[in-house]
Amino acid sequence: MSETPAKFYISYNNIHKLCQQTAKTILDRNEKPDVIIGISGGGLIPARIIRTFLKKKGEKNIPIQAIGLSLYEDLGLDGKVETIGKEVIRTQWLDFGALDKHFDSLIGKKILIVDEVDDTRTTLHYAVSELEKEVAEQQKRLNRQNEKTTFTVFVLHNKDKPKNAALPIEMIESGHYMAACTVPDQWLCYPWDADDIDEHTRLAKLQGHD
Ligand SMILES: O=P(O)(O)OC[C@H]1O[C@H](OP(=O)(O)OP(=O)(O)O)[C@H](O)[C@@H]1O
Repeated sequence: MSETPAKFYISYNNIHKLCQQTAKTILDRNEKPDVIIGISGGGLIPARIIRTFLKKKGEKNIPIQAIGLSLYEDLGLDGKVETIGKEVIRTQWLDFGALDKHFDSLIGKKILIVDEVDDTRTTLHYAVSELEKEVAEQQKRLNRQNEKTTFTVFVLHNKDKPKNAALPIEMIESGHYMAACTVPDQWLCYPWDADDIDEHTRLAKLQGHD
């Protein structure tokens, strides 16, 4: 009989502080992003919180864009072998329509991609590779290859486990992959899923994640 996996409770306070700490590291490196891209749904709350701490007094808010990515179980047949994997479905993508004129693309920008958890890395791999591909195509089309675009990934939690997909090696080596916490491969309980937020917060405090 398999054991019930241990649950790891995380409070809103804890999330707030993780965003604040990460923002400080980003600002200390002088790498304030030009745009934040939250991966919907779990990336939206940390994206909004970190924006507060990335904003300097008197400056404009950093725009937040949302992209919708969902994982679904693919139970298809690959040749004759049955495969069980996870596929990413794109439900929403960037829209610069209502932004300033200079925000016509991501070319030359510092971009912060935010999600709550890096589990198998499938979603982040998809987001980074699709965004990089899009920028490269636009640069070619507009003849703007000399502009440097920087992608940084921020997650609250990285599960310490073998990943199904990779992020660019230079992103990891240059410190542009930022996980506020690396945690064991446990069941992470985020506060937005709690039926009883008081009990949830109590458990998070007991575990020291408050
Ligand atoms: O590292 P991975 O294995 O790709 O898993 C991480 C993704 O899984 C969750 O998304 P989900 O599709 O469950 O939707 P949600 O964000 O709307 O909860 C989470 O928000 C991440 O985006």
